[in-house]
Amino acid sequence: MSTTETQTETEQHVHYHDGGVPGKRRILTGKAAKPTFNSLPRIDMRRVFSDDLAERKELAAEVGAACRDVGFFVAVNHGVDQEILDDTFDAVKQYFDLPTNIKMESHNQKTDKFRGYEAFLEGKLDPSTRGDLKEGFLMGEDATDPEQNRPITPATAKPRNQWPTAPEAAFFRPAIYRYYNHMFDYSKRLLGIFALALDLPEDHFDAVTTAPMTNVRVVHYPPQKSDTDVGIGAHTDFCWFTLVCQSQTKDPALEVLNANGIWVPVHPERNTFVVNVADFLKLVTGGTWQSTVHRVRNMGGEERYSMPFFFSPNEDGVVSVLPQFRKPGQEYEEIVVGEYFQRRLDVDRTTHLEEGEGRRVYI
Ligand SMILES: O=C(O)CCC(=O)C(=O)O
Ligand SMILES: [Fe+2]
Repeated sequence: MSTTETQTETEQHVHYHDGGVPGKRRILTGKAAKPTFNSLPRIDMRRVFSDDLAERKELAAEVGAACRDVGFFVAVNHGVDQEILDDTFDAVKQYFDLPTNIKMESHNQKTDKFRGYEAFLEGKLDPSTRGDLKEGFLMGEDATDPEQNRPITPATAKPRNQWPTAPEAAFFRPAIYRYYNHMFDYSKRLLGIFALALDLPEDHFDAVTTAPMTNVRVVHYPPQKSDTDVGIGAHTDFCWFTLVCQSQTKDPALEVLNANGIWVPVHPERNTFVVNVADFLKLVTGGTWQSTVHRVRNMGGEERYSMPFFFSPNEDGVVSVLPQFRKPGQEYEEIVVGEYFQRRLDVDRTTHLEEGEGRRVYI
């Protein structure tokens, strides 16, 4: 191989947003390629429910290896009833089929937590595109929603979620809450497995997750006509970890970036979740666990739906690099979870919204 060829290979880059900051990675092929993943590990989650600590530790070892080497894994036999997932997907499709004016009543730009409906092309994670070819709806922790069964503290707490009020949309809120509450409980179990994977007591993260920040975002990706479009631009997630349920399209649309700058497709598989490490878990492990860049391109000609569940510690929780990942003599910042989250949310609001039309501009 000539020098010129080698230079051409290493000069190509893929671009993405990591921690809200634009980044790029060299595409490495041939001799320059590093050992990395070319598919996602599949992990049998039945042991989450085992009464035997040794079995939960065995599962944790597999989870820990996946978090370190890939940052993603496919959770099979996860134990959440498929009927609940199917029913939620049905409700999500029905919601996105509603007239735009009903969806826009709860437009996310009306709230500072970005909750509610996000219209097509309003998200723009990749500045080289015309925007994300998706519409979505975001809800999350909100003490004033009785479905969450939380004490309203302080008593003056303001609502965070927005729900459509039109009678045609009445089915949506209970359907999303059914899903949210199952995913919430499941995430709490998973948190114990993550703790074991880090050689910590299983309840290590319990104190900092008594009222966790949590979100469900349901998303509709129409089929892309152009290869230059993107469903969601390349990014990392800014929570602790994410669980994604995706609809059963023939072709994969979710893609995960490996160390060689190659996009690895994630084939939809019924009855599984895609689990990924996000920025907080990367942070507390001093970068030992990877918050891996991913994106969605829906090129297969079918409508696609997904339902990520994002889990983070308490809003007023303080986190830092865990002792076993600290290097002697180095200082480590303590991070207030809610402040970091809001900063990242503000970056996420950086859209192409234009001044005028009564809309605010976020830069
Ligand atoms: O739709 C998907 O499969 C993933 C969506 C995603 O990455 C996100 O919402 O952060
Ligand atoms: Fe994501």
